[in-house]
Amino acid sequence: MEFLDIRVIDIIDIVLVAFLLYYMYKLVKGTVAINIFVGIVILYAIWKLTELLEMELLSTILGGFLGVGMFALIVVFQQEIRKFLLMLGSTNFRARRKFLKQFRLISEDSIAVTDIQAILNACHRMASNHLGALIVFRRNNSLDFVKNSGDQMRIQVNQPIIESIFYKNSPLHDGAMVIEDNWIAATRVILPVSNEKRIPQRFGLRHRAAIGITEKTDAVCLVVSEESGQISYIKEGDFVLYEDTEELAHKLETDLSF
Ligand SMILES: Nc1ncnc2c1ncn2[C@@H]1O[C@H](COP(=O)(O)OP(=O)(O)OP(=O)(O)O)[C@@H](O)[C@H]1O
Repeated sequence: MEFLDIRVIDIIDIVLVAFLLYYMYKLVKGTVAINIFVGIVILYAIWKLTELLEMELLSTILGGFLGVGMFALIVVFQQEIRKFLLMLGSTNFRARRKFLKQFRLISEDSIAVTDIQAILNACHRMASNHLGALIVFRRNNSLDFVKNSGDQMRIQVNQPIIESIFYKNSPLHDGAMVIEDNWIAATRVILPVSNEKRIPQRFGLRHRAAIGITEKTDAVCLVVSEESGQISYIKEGDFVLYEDTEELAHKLETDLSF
């Protein structure tokens, strides 16, 4: 039977579609786009069913709608498509750099391991003094599009420098700090603010900006609240819960080392 004649390439085809659907679902999960995504999947399933049952009229109408709908989808999912392409284009950036380092094509110190302890010590000191701070850690995706809004620099991460940057009267304290590998790469950076309705009212713009950048890129953020002195860890547009400093350090280490 021709129907059961499955080739290896068919299996690869199915696996790739499954991956594509999974990543699309991951991108839209938690946003309003998930409802649109589910709606489209249902519509597509009905269309295929009408085709199978040879319901000519309905399948022509649905087929035509889904055809034109492609353009509407590009507009509706503009943010998600952008994020997906960004993810695709910069995946395994670190792995590629490590690979190049082996052949000494890029310098050793340019991918030094982030001094997480120094950053967390600075955060704890700032938290106990009720000094607000917002630190963004670059992972795979480039943060150049936000770095341009602030002052670009290249200072090796160290505790007193981080504290003095976020010190209230410092000219650099406003906005976010971007950290790449073990370098403070920018300060006074303005981040995209999240419009997510689920964020509790008590969190203001600093937290919304951290959520915003982690929604749009794979960066992770540490936020020190000026008001409560609480340190929040934010990843993929959400607060990551942790028990104590060791657990936070471990999570950061894991997230920055892939
Ligand atoms: N879009 C943004 N990008 C980067 N930093 C921002 C942005 N918006 C606000 N901030 C920073 O957050 C500070 C204001 O924080 P706000 O009090 O609104 O936030 P919050 O989440 O309530 O934090 P806190 O608990 O520290 O008060 C600003 O002074 C600025 O430094």
